[in-house]
Amino acid sequence: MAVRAAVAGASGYAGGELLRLLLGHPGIEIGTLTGHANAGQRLGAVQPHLLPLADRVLAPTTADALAGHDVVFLALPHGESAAVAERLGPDVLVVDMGADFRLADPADWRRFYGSEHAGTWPYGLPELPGGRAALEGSKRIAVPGCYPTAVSLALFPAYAAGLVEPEAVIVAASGTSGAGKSPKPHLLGSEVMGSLSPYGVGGVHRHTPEMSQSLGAVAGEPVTVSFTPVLAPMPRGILATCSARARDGVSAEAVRAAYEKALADEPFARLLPAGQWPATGSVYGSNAAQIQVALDESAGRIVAISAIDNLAKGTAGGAIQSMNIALGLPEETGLTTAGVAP
Ligand SMILES: NC(=O)C1=CN([C@@H]2O[C@H](COP(=O)(O)OP(=O)(O)OC[C@H]3O[C@@H](n4cnc5c(N)ncnc54)[C@H](OP(=O)(O)O)[C@@H]3O)[C@@H](O)[C@H]2O)C=CC1
Ligand SMILES: CC(=O)N[C@@H](CCC(=O)OP(=O)(O)O)C(=O)O
Repeated sequence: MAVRAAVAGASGYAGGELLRLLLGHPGIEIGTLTGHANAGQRLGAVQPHLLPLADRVLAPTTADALAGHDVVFLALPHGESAAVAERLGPDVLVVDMGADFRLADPADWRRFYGSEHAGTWPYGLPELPGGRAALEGSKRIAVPGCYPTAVSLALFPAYAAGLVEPEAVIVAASGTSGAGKSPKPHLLGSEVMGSLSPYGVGGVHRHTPEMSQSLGAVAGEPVTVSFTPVLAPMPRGILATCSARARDGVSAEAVRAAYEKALADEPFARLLPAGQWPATGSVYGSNAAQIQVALDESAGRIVAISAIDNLAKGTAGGAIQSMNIALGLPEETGLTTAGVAP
């Protein structure tokens, strides 16, 4: 019997990508769709690329509208998920694509989000050590942020093998859809086109504690992260360049072997053949994370680079992958590593 899924925030970028992927998922029947300012509109008016659902009408985002489903996806702004989630019963699988339940430390939440912490749910990054076990049978999933997905996948093999010191320097470029659909002056076409610009510089981006949390759990000790995001003139994609100081005596062969071991059986996190480097154009629309690593011997640092589609593996695809595990479905159901190119 099909699993009935509702999507809150169906008028947004993350909700729209989720629906595109759910339409290709053989085990899912798409139920209620909700919006906020767009409630009452036809989905086709705000997501014209989702033709199979064009005549669905967006309901207001309330727990009552979302009741009666097996799975509820929340693709809402930060801080909006908790009030809805607490009114959905314990038997409903709730998958939050926002940040509300990702962080374990309430102090981190207050510092970076400036409000009261709602709680902590199992983290939806199955590739991390113990990641799948945490999701199996779970009724609550916190889908990671898009940058933390790219960064954690690039660096966890190095920390799992004890190859690097507990500090990482990360510069990651993102496409503009990462910022959502609502209008923002710095996202005007005339500001973004033909220009790369950093933002959230100096340790203030809210994804920094999430990266430290994931890498620290793998390393078994706190990991300091210096993270600089960069806005790139493209609609989708993240390219994360991550480096960490290599421990004494670490060789290029040991680095390669650690990454091959950690990623050997991963359906979506793929280590590229030596010499080939990830590119956002190669993962457009796909659930793949492409990863490559090198040892910079003169600087004494490991450099790991990953590319993901922020809307696919970075949120909607990652959400479906974790949902599949929680429901006991084959993990790859409805997902693909085939991208759209050129
Ligand atoms: N974009 C990305 O790459 C990623 C996004 N995410 C997360 O997914 C969530 C949605 O992001 P995204 O789709 O990009 O954002 P959008 O701005 O594109 O969409 C936001 C959605 O939330 C609805 N909404 C807006 N305000 C409220 C409110 N006060 N109460 C209830 N619903 C509201 C909007 O409805 P309406 O338009 O009808 O007003 C819309 O459906 C966020 O938490 C984001 O952090 C996570 C990883 C990656
Ligand atoms: C380009 C851009 O602005 N990106 C967003 C990341 C959005 C995202 O994935 O993260 P959350 O789910 O935590 O919102 C940002 O830097 O805030």
